[in-house]
Order: sequence, then C-alpha cells, then structure tokens
Amino acid sequence: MASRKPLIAGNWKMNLNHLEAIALVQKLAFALNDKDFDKVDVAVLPPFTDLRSVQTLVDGDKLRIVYGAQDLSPHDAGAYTGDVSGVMLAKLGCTYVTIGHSERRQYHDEDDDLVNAKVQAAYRHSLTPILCVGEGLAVRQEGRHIAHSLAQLDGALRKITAEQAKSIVVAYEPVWAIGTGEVATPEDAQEVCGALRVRLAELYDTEVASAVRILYGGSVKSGNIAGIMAQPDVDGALVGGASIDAGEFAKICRFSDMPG
Ligand SMILES: O=C(CO)COP(=O)(O)O
Repeated sequence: MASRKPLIAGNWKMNLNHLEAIALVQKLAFALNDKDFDKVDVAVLPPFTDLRSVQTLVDGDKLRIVYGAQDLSPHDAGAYTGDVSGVMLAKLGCTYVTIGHSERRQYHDEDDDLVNAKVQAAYRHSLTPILCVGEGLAVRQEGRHIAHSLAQLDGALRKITAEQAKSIVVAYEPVWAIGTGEVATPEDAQEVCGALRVRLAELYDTEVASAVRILYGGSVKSGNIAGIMAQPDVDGALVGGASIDAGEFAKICRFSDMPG
C-alpha cells in the first residue's frame, strides 16, 4: 500500500482580487507551520488574475503553499480569445490545474472529450490535473452515482499513460453537495472514492491505483473534515467556500486536530 500524502486544495472559484489573494495567502502562511506542511500538502487555486501575485509571494517568502489554476485551454497558443494555456500556467509556476469542475461542465458545457483534451494539455506542460468527477442529485436519486463518476473518469483518462496517471489527483465532488451545506457522509465519500480507485486499477494497475490521491469536495468545513479524512480511500479535500477564510482553511489543513 503506497503512502499517500494528504492534499488539501482550496478552490477559490470567482472570488478575491489580487490584493485580497495576497492577504489570504499571507494569513494562511502565518497560520500554518513546517510541521503542518510535513503532514499535508496545501494548495490554493485562485482565479487567473491572482496567480502572478500569489507566485511572487510564494517565491519571495519561500512558502510551502503551492498553487494552481481553476481551468486551462486544451490548446497551447493561438487565436482563442479569453483562454489561458498550460504553457502560461507552467511559466507562472503552477503545480496544479483543476479540470472538469462541475461548474465548468454545467455553465460552459464541458463534456468528457473536452475534459480529456484539457488533461492531455496539462500533462504536456507538467501540470498536475485535479480532475473533478461527480453526480448531480437526479443521478444520485436513481442510484447511478458510481457508474456516472466512473464514466467521467474513463472519459478523462483516454490516451493518458500509466506513468502520467500515477500523478493525477481525482476529486469526487457530488454536485448536490457543492455550496449547499449538504455534505456527503464519510461513507458516501468512501463508497465513490473506493470505486474510483478500483477503476484506476482496472484501467492501469494497482501501482497506479495506490499512488493516485483521491479527494472529496462538497461543503467541507473544519467541523466535518476529520470524519471524511478517516476514510481509507479519501486522501484529501477540494474545498470551495471555506477556503476563502484563512482561519477556517487552516483548520481544515490541520484536520488531524479536528474532532471526528
Ligand atoms: O466545488 C467545490 C470545490 O471545488 C466545493 O465547494 P464548497 O466547498 O463551497 O461546497
């Protein structure tokens, strides 16, 4: 069994300007210490417009916080007005890029083919995808949540080699739990995260399956993180709303101190 270092990633969504971004990362750096970073990887995923400011702060103060973007273009350069490429994100020192978030699937009609093209683009530029999968309420009520999430995983990983897949981060984010305060139970999270790991073993092998970090996302707070992290196939969290409050996010990063 590979030991997987937990990852707590904060998806700021469309919140915080570059000055607010600097303030938040400074507060977070102040709240966390080396012992925390030895136990957990901490990432922030700000809007594109904040990335340069975050890079300057992280580099200048040699912070152990890493950062990434919330999306990227499937193309590397060219006439794609408004898009941002993996080349640009890599140049800004991004470690991660979120791909296939349900809000992109919903509001920008992103399908599995586009998600797959974006995953390939991320790997072309040595960015680690945080691939988001997860079902909406209707699918959950029909009991098809596992099949739905596995199909999204299959679609995203087409043409991705075992060597590449080993480093991917998969985030299970049931849409009905995002921003609703309706957190999945730890058992719900484990059920799908476990099934995703089994699928990784089927698509590749057990080495890949045991290396990949699988996160849970959806109304994660300091009060529910411990129970979620206690699940064997949950290796971290993708945090939305609670990640733009430095104190609350720091508590989530210290999940081992939180009551279960
Ligand atoms: O979408 C999410 C993270 O990507 C989850 O958002 P909330 O934590 O606000 O529910």
